[in-house]
Amino acid sequence: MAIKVHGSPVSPAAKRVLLCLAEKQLDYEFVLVDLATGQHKKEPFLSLNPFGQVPGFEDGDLKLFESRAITRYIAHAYADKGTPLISEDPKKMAIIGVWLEVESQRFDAAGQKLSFEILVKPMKGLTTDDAAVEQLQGQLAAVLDVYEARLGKSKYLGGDEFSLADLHHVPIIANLLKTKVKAVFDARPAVSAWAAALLARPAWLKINAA
Ligand SMILES: N[C@@H](CCC(=O)N[C@@H](CS)C(=O)NCC(=O)O)C(=O)O
Repeated sequence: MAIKVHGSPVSPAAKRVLLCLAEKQLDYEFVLVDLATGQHKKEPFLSLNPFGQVPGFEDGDLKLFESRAITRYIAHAYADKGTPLISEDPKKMAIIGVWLEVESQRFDAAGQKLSFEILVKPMKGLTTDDAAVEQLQGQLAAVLDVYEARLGKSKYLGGDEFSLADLHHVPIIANLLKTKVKAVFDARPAVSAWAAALLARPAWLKINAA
């Protein structure tokens, strides 16, 4: 099989790549990287990602890391397969590009840290920093206020079609909706409906059933 994803089933970044492959209806091999034993900090994984973080990705002789760079590659290389996640129209693609940046620079900046504080730390036996959670919830709420206005005008962030910009949010939204941060989403009707639609996508249900 040409495509290999090296990751952990608990990693939101790895799930971002798996979701993209599922949307594209592509077959792949999942290579488990055991984070508990630090496999990601040793060879051979470090040859795939010298920063020692999952996911790593291979498509034939192409080796990549950084989940968002991987999904962009998949969306371009397999543009004719499954769900179209990008647009050939330069203006439409520019708008999708804006929301791709917003996700990584603003949404993830708060969302990923919140997910770590509230979900990951307790699993590792570490203490959640309540002051940090409070501050991050405020930061996320300000981002979601902008999303609420945007989603009042278009069905998805990048336009009226689901795109890579929406897809990149899914794993962190899934984590946050299992926590008290769900209230921040519930307070915003358009955001809440958008998040529910993302989590109901057959591709997301498929990778979570696997
Ligand atoms: N920006 C990276 C983030 C990757 C990342 O944070 N991976 C986490 C799991 S979601 C990881 O490997 N954590 C273990 C560590 O950093 O030691 C991406 O999107 O691929």
